[in-house]
Amino acid sequence: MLTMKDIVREGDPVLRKVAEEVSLPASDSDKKTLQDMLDFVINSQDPEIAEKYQLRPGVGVAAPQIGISKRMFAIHVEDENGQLYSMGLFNPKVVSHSIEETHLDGGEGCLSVDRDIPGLVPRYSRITVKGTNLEGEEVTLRLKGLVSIVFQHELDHLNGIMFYDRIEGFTDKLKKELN
Ligand SMILES: O=CN(O)C[C@@H](CC1CCCC1)C(=O)N1NCCC[C@H]1C(=O)Nc1ccccn1
Ligand code: NI
Repeated sequence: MLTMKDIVREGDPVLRKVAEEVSLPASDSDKKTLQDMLDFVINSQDPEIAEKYQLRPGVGVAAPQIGISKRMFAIHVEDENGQLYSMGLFNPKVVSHSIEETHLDGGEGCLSVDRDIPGLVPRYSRITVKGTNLEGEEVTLRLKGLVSIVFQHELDHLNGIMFYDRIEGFTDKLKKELN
């Protein structure tokens, strides 16, 4: 099973690479890896297992975070309406998104970042995502709210983007207003 020792921390170049597409149909090895990632996220939210194995609770994890530069991630999150999204996805991509933006009020964190970084992270309010799930089916998901934010955070990991890259510093905002 995956534990925190398998989680790569910021500074490791793998977190800044653009991950490679997974060749489909997925190999048994890639399927096992993605299943292990989904199990890790689910375990991290179970108080007993998280306590026993010292897991930091997470709602998602992307393959680069375990040192694998492949385009796949797992999420396990209940959205505002109590809808549970629990899946692994190969080669996810945003096919359309709203102009409107949103953010998590408390900002974001990351299992690969062992420090608190203040600031709001702008995300699209709504996105339509296509990908291939662990059963090998191509899925199209129309997402909004928390689960949409989670997907965008994970998708960024596949492109070497960290959440704090998107925090607009006050000076940037000031510069924009002055120009
Ligand atoms: O790439 C994947 N990661 O780095 C794990 C991250 C992914 C989330 C960060 C913001 C959107 C996706 C993660 O889950 N966390 N980050 C560290 C702190 C704890 C935890 C978290 O934000 N939990 C949470 C958030 C909202 C509602 C419920 N729980
Ligand atoms: Ni992260």
